[in-house]
Amino acid sequence: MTHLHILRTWHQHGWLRAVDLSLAEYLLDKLGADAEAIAFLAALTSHQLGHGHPCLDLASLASEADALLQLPPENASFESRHQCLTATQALAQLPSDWSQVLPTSIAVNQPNSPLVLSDEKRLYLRRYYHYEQAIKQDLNQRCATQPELEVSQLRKTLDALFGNAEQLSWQRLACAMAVRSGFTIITGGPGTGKTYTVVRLLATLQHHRSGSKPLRIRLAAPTGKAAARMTSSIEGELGNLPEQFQVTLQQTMPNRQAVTLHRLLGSQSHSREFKHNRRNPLLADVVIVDEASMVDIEMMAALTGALAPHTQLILLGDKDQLASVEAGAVLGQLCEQAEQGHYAPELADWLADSHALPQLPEQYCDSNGAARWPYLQHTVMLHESRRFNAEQGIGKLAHEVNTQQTEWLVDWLSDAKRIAAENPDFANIHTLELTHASQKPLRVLVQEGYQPLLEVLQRGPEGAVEQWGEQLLAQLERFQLLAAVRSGDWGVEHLNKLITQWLFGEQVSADKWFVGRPVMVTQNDYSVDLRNGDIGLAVRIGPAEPIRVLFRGANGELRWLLPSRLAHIETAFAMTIHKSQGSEFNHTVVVMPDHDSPILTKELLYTGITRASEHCTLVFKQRELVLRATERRIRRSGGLT
Ligand SMILES: Nc1ncnc2c1ncn2[C@@H]1O[C@H](COP(=O)(O)OP(=O)(O)OP(=O)(O)O)[C@@H](O)[C@H]1O
Repeated sequence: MTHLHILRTWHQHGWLRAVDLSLAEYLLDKLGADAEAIAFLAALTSHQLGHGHPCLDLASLASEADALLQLPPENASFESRHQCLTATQALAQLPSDWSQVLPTSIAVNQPNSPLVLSDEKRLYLRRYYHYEQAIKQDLNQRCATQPELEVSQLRKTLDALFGNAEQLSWQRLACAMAVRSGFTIITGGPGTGKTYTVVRLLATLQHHRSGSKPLRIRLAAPTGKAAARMTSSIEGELGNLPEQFQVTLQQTMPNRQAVTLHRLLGSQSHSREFKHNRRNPLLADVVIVDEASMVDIEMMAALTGALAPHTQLILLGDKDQLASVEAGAVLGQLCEQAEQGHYAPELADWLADSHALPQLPEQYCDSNGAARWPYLQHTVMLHESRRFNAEQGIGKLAHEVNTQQTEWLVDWLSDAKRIAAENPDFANIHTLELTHASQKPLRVLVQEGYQPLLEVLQRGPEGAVEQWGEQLLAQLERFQLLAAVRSGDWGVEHLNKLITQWLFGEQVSADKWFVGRPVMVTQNDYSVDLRNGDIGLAVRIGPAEPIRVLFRGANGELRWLLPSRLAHIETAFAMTIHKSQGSEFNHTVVVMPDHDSPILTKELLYTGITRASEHCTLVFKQRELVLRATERRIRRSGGLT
């Protein structure tokens, strides 16, 4: 069987995208039949892009091809498994020296060749190699730049904002670090005080600017929803600042509205190019990006490329969450080892000497830090959650999953009710062990969860449409099912069908329009100014009115769109955990599938659990799968560090 045949069979069975196969066909056509190994590896590199990896990791390909490539995929049918070779079997049919032919091919590492081999370890499609190189260059330049700030009185400001410096405060350290260079990452789990820190950082930057003009600070996030959350969290936190700094920020930053990255950079319809780029950089002294774990490599390259050399970039996010669905876990790669600090001794001394902090404990210092972990010298991880206690409820569950400690989980999964009854600290985390997704306990949970939303819907606007719209959107954030997978009995598609029937009866179809249908936008649609991931609700303002879909606009306003204007949407009673990133729900129900798969990882579970602000329910058929997911980590391919 030729490798082209293998690729075609994979494509026929939905294991490989058309674009991956086309690349192989194109290369074979250009290079001739002897280039089959190259064409095959190019198709795999393209396939990896579809799985979020900007490159093909050749060492892992040789040692664990099936897991790396997810071939067979998680939802492969019995028939397709019978017809298709696995990745390992396909690879075994390549000549044994396949890794040696790469550097000699004219398709690799030549001017404008489609493929780039880096360090003999990673194979890229050229465009993605360039994104990575551009990000590295831009960040390195920014790391070496000192912001124009007058920092002689810094200690006084930090004392006023964070209290005195006798104890180690990571938040204070983050603020001190951000005045030192043009690039800073502040990472931490939910409620660790990223917004708290950033508001104090804004005050510090404006207070210590060297000129008399206010700094031009822009706030952005990858999705409309995340931007709206950033705006409201910053507004909320502003009120907790000492008055003098509140006044500073009110005067110097009258517009504190966060926008989407697309809007910040100026997206243009029908083009990958943004209005702001190297030739036309953004007019900003500081750019702060929230939920940066969701920023993919292409967008990050566009962002860093659109910043003027003096513009300071600050990324906020939770490195332990899932990365973007698009290729490139940029934040995760830049600061994967941030727990340990790895600070160079000179940096630790600077922090102590600048009177910002007491000496850092030994465990966070690393004499090789500057050479081995350059971006960690610009990174601070906030360790302590102020919202969740790591020993209680959601905080405990998230912590145990994130640190892959299964001992407590085994106990909790087998008897969550007893644990909650014995200790009220665990009363907000629940388990539902079912043999079928359609079972009554899940139905009851869903009906109770959606009851308040349905009541507001049925009541109607009663003459106050805007107020009603606000209530509906608030209710939509109260309860949400998150599924780990799309297909199968426990996947998003089936759950949406079930929930539609449970709430609205057998005659209502989940993919048609009906009042009460929550929908998610699945692709950016500039014609209606909606972004991938935006969530809306189908409503009727009055009996004679048509159905409209209620969304929150990019500036926080309510929008009532006719369904005919929405091209890419799907029902969202249940959504994938991937799609839920950047959102938070009072009660989050995480649904595990009934079979194991490489996509079930601790990052997936952690992201699902940390979407919950008050209650989290874990629904599963087999405890064993929850434990296996906790033990599995996402592999991040890429050469950023
Ligand atoms: N040092 C602190 N002292 C007192 N309160 C704090 C401190 N740090 C954070 N908080 C409070 O803890 C809560 C959570 O903080 P914050 O919203 O900044 O966290 P976050 O990391 O931005 O959360 P999320 O991941 O949800 O965006 C807020 O109410 C904030 O005011």
